[in-house]
Amino acid sequence: MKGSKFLYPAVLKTLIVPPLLWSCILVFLPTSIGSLLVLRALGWILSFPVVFIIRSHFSLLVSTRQARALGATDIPRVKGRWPLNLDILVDWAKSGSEEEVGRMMVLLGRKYGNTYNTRVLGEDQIISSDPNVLKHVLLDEFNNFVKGAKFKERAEAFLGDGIFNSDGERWKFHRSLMRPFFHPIHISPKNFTPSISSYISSLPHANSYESFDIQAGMGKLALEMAILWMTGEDISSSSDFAQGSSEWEAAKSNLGPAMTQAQNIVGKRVKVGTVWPLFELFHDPLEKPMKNISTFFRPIIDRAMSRKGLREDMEQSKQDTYFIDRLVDATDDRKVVEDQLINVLLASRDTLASCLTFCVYVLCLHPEIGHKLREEIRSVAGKGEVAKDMIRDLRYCRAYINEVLRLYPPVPLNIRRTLRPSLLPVSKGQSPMYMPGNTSIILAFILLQRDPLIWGENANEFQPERWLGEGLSKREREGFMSWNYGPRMCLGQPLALTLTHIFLILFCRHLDKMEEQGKQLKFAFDAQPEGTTMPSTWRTPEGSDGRARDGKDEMWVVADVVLAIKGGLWVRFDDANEEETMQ
Ligand code: HEM
Repeated sequence: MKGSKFLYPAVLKTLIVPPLLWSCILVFLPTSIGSLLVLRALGWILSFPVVFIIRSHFSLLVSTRQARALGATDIPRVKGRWPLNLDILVDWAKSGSEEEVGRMMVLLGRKYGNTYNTRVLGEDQIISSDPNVLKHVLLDEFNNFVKGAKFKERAEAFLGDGIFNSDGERWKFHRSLMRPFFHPIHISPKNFTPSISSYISSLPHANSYESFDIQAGMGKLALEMAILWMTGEDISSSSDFAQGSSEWEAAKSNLGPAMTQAQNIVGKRVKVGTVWPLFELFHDPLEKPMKNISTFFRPIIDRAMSRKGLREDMEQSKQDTYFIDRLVDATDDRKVVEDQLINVLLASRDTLASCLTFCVYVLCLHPEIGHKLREEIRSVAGKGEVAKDMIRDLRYCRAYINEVLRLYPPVPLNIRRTLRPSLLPVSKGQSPMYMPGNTSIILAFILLQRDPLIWGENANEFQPERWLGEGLSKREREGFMSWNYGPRMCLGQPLALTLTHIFLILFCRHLDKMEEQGKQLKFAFDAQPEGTTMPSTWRTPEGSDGRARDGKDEMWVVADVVLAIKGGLWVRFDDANEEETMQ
């Protein structure tokens, strides 16, 4: 049975051992008491919570003793209102939305410091936004903090044995195979301008007042650009090689939703935990989306396999080499090639879409900063084909993108699991904190990157200038982890940055054209789907209570797997002089 590796031991521990223990106790009870049916039944029922609580207290005791033996302290434990911190679980479940979880993290952080243990239902769950702890996890003790076998098992049917889903030697193999191809020499801006230009020209024209959802548009664009970079296929136009295959055309148009569906299923398994296989006893929810994804990639892999021989001719090899070509050079195993393509698509699509969405969001939120950005783009990259040296000279633009990534990191939280116990660093002069083996830690990049102790009192302000001039201090540099940190840092950074620059250049040129016609890009609050407008009480530092960048945001930012705007980012080209009306 799938998922049995962790499910069977868990069932044994929680459902079989307690009644077994109770049966053993019954043997020693006098027969007169032991034969009482009510007592036997009551003991049987109570055996589950009693064994659970004893086990939980015992593990706590062991952990505290080990900490003392190593001269360390326990990680501060959250004291919930209910036994086993059940209230925290209920609050998380009740909130039903990840932005509430984010707020809870802020509030708990204020009370317990920037590293704490929520320990719900007797299971340690560490959360940290301390830069030293994050560096320790992602760099200093890299080999001890892994993605882990549990994650691998839950994501296997989706990600197979890809870079995202592996640790240790297997991960090293994937990383060294892929790294050369992520080098900037393999990124040519002119390959991507047609897709971006075609998106921009599809936007409503100046006098239509039609609202449109930037977030949805960016999702589609990011998917197109990732496929283009990986395989050379332009999925925005009809393909020559699979024309006539309606099955492939259907798989192509459903690729984005199929990826999202597969990601959600894995996300649900992670949330449900060890018992996830019990929810999938009679059906495999991944079957349909995975069939769609495989149908899409099959002819593309066939084509790469067939040109493999041809590329021995050097001319051909220079012209036609894409990421997929490097993969088929390295292996004849189609499954391995497909796994890698899916992994890179997962890594690139939503993150890039999130980054582009928030770049546009800030243009609407802070028009005065937008003007500065457009001024630089006008003077450095005002017209002509976008080229690499143009991008290199856009210093304010790079600072703008960095500041977007600081305040709105596309991956707001990361997670790792210990193989062995670890001593987490704390400030000088204090004892380290003891983290047991086989325990998860959530790395809260979004809190780290908004922390006033690192970024100063204006941490929540959008200020590209902090990246210019002298640049960041060492403390700030170590407090920026949007690309992850250490050996597992994002491989796609050069590509993502190039694409974001190209997008901003072309988009700002379009904004200039619109301005000539008296139009400005503005939030379309009225178009936001029902229930997704940010509550008006969050518009002040007091009312926001740790949310909405202390009341500076105007859209409801949600931190699911990637950072997004609830209901989409709805905007329109409106009269430049009209005041926006808030909902
Ligand atoms: C703004 C956009 C992006 C951001 C903020 C971002 C951020 C990240 C982060 C935080 C990780 C670490 C994930 C983890 O530890 O589980 C990561 C890994 C990765 N990213 Fe990106 N990413 C972006 C775009 C891209 C793109 C466009 C590609 C590929 C074309 C890409 C390829 C990868 C790969 C292959 C990994 C796995 C690295 C490894 O495990 O060794 N990323 N990225």
